[in-house]
Amino acid sequence: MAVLLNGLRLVSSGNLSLHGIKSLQYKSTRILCQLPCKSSYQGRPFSNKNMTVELDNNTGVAVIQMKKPPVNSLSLEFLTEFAINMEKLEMDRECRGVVLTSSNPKIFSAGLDINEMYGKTPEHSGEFWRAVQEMWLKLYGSNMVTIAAINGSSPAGGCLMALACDYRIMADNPKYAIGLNETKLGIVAPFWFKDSMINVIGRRATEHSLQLGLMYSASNALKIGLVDQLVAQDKIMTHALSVMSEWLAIPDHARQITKSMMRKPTLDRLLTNRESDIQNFVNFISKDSIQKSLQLYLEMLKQRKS
Ligand SMILES: CC/C=C\C/C=C\C/C=C\C=C\CC(=O)SCCNC(=O)CCNC(=O)[C@H](O)C(C)(C)COP(=O)(O)OP(=O)(O)OC[C@H]1O[C@@H](n2cnc3c(N)ncnc32)[C@H](O)[C@@H]1OP(=O)(O)O
Repeated sequence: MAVLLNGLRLVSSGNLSLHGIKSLQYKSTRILCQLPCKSSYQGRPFSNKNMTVELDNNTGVAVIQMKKPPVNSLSLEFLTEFAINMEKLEMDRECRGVVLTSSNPKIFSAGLDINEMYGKTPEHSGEFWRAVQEMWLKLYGSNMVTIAAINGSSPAGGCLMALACDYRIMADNPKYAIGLNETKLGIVAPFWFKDSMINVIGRRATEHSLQLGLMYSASNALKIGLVDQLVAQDKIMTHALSVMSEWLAIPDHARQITKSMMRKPTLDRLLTNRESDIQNFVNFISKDSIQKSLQLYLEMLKQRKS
């Protein structure tokens, strides 16, 4: 966690918290000293297998562009890479904001990689689910301003990533859809997916949305507040950067403490139930009936193509 206080930037390793400033300062200084020097990648794009990360030193804004073909599905490898990149940016003194987007012009992210949930051992499932949790904790708990530039469809886990950001801008294209569609696959969105959605669109709309596994067109997503703005596809990055500059005009410490105040109860709920959530996932996903649903869904996806 990093907080700007009286012009001094304090860094700690945790997510957003409401710790007293003194303990934050103590922790921060220690952890900062243990960190590797960040200037090694400042100002240069660093490319990983599944995403590129480019930090602009002048603005303090990093762009994470997901680029895992064909549809940015969130595999264990992808999620691990994402969490490492978020951690690096979080610890970087120069970085104050992140724009999350996709290199695929039609798909933001297809959500969790279904192959990671089908036919796998309980050990693998547990490891995968921990990585899903980590991605969300890093994004939802980030001290940086986070903006999702949703330049394509974004079902399930893709929608969760967008929900975890501070602001959502979607490309104005009637073909793109976004939502938590888990029930359509015969699975259940966990409580922290549900909480993330409630915090954005409210309880009633979330209940309706989750029970029916609704996917919303861009214009309907705007109507229910699932996204904040629609922008022409070719303007989405320029617009995201302009919105970012408005957010960065607010003093970091005031914005960060406010963000923490709003998000801490939701974060804590997962942090205190992390192991049982993993166990629930493993038990649920290992059931024959759930495996059957996933198998049928994977077959349906393949058939749709032919
Ligand atoms: C009591 C509760 C306790 C515990 C909680 C328990 C369980 C919770 C569990 C899980 C929560 C999961 C959240 C998720 O994210 S599940 C994933 C949901 N995602 C989807 O439904 C998206 C499905 N995909 C699509 O709709 C489309 O593919 C598309 C809109 C993203 C893209 O459409 P296109 O027409 O452009 O591309 P396609 O031809 O359809 O696909 C190309 C290629 O990609 C494969 N694919 C697509 N999506 C996924 C995916 N999510 N995972 C893996 N693979 C995917 C698709 O099969 C094609 O493959 P081939 O080229 O045919 O090999």
